[in-house]
Amino acid sequence: MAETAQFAKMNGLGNKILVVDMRGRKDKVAPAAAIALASQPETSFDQIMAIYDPRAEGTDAWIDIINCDGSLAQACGNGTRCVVQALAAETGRKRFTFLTIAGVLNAEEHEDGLISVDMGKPVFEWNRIPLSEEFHDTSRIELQIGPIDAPVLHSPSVASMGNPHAIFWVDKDVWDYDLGRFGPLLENHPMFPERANISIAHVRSREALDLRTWERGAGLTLACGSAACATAVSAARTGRTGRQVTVTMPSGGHLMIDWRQDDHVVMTGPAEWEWSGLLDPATGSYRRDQSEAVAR
Ligand SMILES: N[C@@H](CCC[C@H](N)C(=O)O)C(=O)O
Repeated sequence: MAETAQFAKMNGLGNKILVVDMRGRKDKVAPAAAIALASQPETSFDQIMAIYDPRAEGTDAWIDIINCDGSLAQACGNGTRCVVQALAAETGRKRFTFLTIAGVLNAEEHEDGLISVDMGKPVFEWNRIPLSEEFHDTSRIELQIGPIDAPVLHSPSVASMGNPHAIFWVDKDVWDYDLGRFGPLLENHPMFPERANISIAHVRSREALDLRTWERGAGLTLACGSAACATAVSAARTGRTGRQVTVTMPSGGHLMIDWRQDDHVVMTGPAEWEWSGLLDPATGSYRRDQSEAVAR
């Protein structure tokens, strides 16, 4: 194996994450390595969070977010919590500032182990999400799927949390919809020139909603943090909920989302370490640590 990088298999509410430590190195995690890791049951992931040396003063690290299809993403809420947990375990520190292609992320691990990430301000302008058609009101755009006179899903809210999201509001249980079938069609719909993460949301109360997401570049996942943020702000914006909501994920886990008065969206939830190992970032070949307690 060529010079190896430490990595940890983690999850954020079931969202499968590989945190790869690329600090102190000049090379990058190659798309081919990501695809090789994604194709093996033990290392299959939704996102890789590749941590590099900081590129700006006042930040702790640069993070690249890589979907399991090899594409780069601008945001990953669940993965960011996993990075915080890994770095907090390594350093004993509680607060971190990261830079990604979408900008700065501030995050904090609390005494109870839950982790909050300031996911920044949501974007609602059609051309910044981006959409391919002009919409003055992005809280409800014209888009539907299914028979023209009886659409299965229609009129989503759209928003960007750095990455593009469309949220379809449904009255029934979110599990009543074949998201595995409609997700890829909507992800690649001409309305979304950079593709989009597609969610189905059911509002249970002013403070609670259920969410399922078909993730751009990753497919059906057990949780999506940025989708929870985009859905929470869209729910509040359309008067469905208040600005603080608990979002229940397909895994059954919960995220607390607070759309603060300063317009920043703060997501709070857990992160879980599973096991660690060493990998070759060029090819994706890897081996698990024998002593996981030491690796932790
Ligand atoms: N799982 C993530 C979202 C990851 C990125 C997404 N698939 C995209 O391409 O935008 C999360 O927790 O936010």
